[in-house]
Amino acid sequence: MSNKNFLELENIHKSFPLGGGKEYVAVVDVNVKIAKNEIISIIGHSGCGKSTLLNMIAGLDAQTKGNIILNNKEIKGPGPERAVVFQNHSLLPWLSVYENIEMAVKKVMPELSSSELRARVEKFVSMVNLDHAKDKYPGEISGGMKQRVGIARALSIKPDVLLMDEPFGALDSLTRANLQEHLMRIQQSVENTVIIITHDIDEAVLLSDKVIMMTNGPEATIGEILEVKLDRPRNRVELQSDPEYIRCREAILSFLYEKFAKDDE
Ligand SMILES: Nc1ncnc2c1ncn2[C@@H]1O[C@H](COP(=O)(O)OP(=O)(O)OP(=O)(O)O)[C@@H](O)[C@H]1O
Repeated sequence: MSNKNFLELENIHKSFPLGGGKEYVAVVDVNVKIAKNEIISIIGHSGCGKSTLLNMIAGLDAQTKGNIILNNKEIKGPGPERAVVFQNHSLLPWLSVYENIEMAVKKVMPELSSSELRARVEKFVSMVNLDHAKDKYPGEISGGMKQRVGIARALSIKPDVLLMDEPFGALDSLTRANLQEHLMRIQQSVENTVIIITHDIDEAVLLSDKVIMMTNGPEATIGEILEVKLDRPRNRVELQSDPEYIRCREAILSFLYEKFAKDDE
């Protein structure tokens, strides 16, 4: 396997049964090859099948037709090599920040000694700058902090692929910017493949190596794949006047609001 074909989606179709013998054909003919360590965004209007695709890669739902191959193995269900972060963090409220991460590490790496376990949990607590809050409970921290715990927990199990379904969608714009910075910094040190669903054009360009743009459903598919040729680390302020940044933004705007405009949003 070359690193370029680390994750392959081949002829993916997904339909949902609607009762009465009818079905809703959500996505068709999705073909894409994703390289190791790439950051990919999926963008498209509401209902175009973004979460459906992500859930199939996560192994939480099965495609109707086609294959999803990760590192030469077909995906047939969930596995620890893929971690998911959802919009609404799914932390256990009765466990502290530290314990939420510890539980995930214990489950996936039962062979660790207690000192190795502690070192690993502390490393990921620090990675998202939450040392000061490690003994707090989810009810005692802000939404942005909860989402940072969710990211730390996902990364602590050393997934090959981090799947994020609108991870910053519920946050205010300053907190969102702060988390985007965290994600970019962490990804440079952790080096895994990241697939992130977003509705935010600036977020897609800032974070991604490639942006997958979906056509509208039913029978949605990949319309275009945009390559973002911006060096890293990226600085959001400097990017505003960068011709490549402006080109990418315009390409996505034109795709979403001219080629595949949708009036019911
Ligand atoms: N279990 C289901 N049964 C029937 N239809 C479904 C089911 N799950 C999803 N769909 C339909 O499939 C389409 C794609 O849904 P999906 O949630 O993947 O879209 P999305 O692009 O993630 O949307 P949004 O941006 O609003 O979150 C939608 O029309 C949705 O109604």
